[in-house]
Amino acid sequence: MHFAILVFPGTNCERDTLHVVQDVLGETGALVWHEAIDLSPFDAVIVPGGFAHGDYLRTGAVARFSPVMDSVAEFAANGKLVLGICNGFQILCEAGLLPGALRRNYTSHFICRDSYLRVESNRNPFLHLTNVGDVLRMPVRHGEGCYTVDDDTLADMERNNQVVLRYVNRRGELDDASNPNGSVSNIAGVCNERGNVFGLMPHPEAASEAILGSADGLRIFAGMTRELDPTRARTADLNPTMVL
Ligand SMILES: NC(=O)CC[C@H](N)C(=O)O
Repeated sequence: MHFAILVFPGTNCERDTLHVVQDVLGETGALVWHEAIDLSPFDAVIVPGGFAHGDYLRTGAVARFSPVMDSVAEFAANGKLVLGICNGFQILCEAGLLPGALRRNYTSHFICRDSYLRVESNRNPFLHLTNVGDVLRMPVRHGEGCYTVDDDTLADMERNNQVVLRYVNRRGELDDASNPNGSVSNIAGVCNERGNVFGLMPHPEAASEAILGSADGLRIFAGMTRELDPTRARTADLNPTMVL
């Protein structure tokens, strides 16, 4: 399975993401500059984290106009898998491929810490290797991670299983102290109606190996691989030193 990992001026998580795809998951990937328009060689697209265009105006507000984003929209419209991580999530929201928007954290400070995420829906190609209620640990590091969406859209999203991950405490309980950025309804990750586009603020690529303290993020990447090829990437078959 061949992953495109997009690179905008200011992206900084592309190599970590490529490492997980190639060295941990055993798939292939390529870094794709934002001026590219041909995504036909790829099975899936990852929009990684970083500071595209220096976060000027608003995170992702400039990146959404990059030539590659028309191709990403077409890729998604064809039902192919698109994952947005942190800045990638922001870009996908700005591009209208995911509902809602990311605003400045409620404290106005940049935050960098571990977060606990509860799986709210596994009825999508990204979380189908998890169970509803599972608690995953991954770091957050962002300044504009406060997810916001209007009430009517949120109600539609809830009905349609589009609220995928919520910030919780380590016991899996919802509380305000576990919501690092003030997101509406503790939302950490959402998918589109069809389920083939998924964005989250925490960084699964930074939690995909035991040496990093958590391999929970790998379940998302392995989920994508398994979706496209059921014979691939059984988490149990992955290098045991990589998985907690
Ligand atoms: N780690 C990231 O992708 C950060 C995203 C964005 N630059 C922010 O601060 O919100």
